[in-house]
Amino acid sequence: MVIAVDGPAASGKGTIARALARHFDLPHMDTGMLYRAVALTLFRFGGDPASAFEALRACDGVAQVDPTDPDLRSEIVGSIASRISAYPDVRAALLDRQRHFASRSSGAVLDGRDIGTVIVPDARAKLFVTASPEVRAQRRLAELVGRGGTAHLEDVLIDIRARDARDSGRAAAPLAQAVDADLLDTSDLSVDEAVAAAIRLVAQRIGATANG
Ligand SMILES: Nc1ncnc2c1ncn2[C@@H]1O[C@H](COP(=O)(O)OP(=O)(O)OP(=O)(O)O)[C@@H](O)[C@H]1O
Ligand SMILES: Nc1ccn([C@@H]2O[C@H](COP(=O)(O)O)[C@@H](O)[C@H]2O)c(=O)n1
Repeated sequence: MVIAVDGPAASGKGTIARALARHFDLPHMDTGMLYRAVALTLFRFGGDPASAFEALRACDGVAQVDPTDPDLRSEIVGSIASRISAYPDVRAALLDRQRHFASRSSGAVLDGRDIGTVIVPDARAKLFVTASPEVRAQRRLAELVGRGGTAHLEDVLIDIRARDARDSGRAAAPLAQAVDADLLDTSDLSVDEAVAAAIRLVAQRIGATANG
């Protein structure tokens, strides 16, 4: 069974995907980390995010990136990731890794932007997790402050809106709700409420009870 979880930045899709993986005992892949690994590689060799050729070359470095490297979660790397993810060649270079993970006999949970639309269009259950830009900016700010950083809410909101526009507006695999995905707006939900709602929606799709 594959569960696809898509949504915009800081909507809570990763939190939900990890909780679903625990609940249904499935392995989880955060596909944003692949794009972040390309971005970090590019950044470290001084490559130009405006060059599709250099971004494609950076894809060769993904396997060498330590998945626990804190720089992967930095704002600059997230912003470069959102730029280089628009290149069709970069997306193609990362496709097999994601499909291979999704094809595990155990099943899998993947979260990203195009899981339900492109990577696993026949996923058994699909969620499109969203929240208002203002709520997402608040969450991202709290995350940044929690890591010891500083930022202004207005700047974080500008970045969130720019990321939304790039992710939704690109020609290659844009961020979009799959026609057969369930919409989950977490704007007014706590983490526990959002996770419980996600488990209920997936359980309905797969014909199981939400208790397991
Ligand atoms: N329902 C919620 N209520 C309050 N905070 C939440 C909620 N869901 C997630 N968060 C918090 O918001 C932040 C972003 O959540 P998360 O990383 O799950 O989002 P994401 O959509 O996966 O982000 P990204 O696109 O950057 O990978 C985290 O600090 C998380 O703990
Ligand atoms: N399936 C995906 C996942 C991510 N991206 C791009 O990567 C950027 C960083 O992702 P996070 O989820 O870690 O914030 C994101 O802004 C997307 O541009 C993608 O295109 N497809």
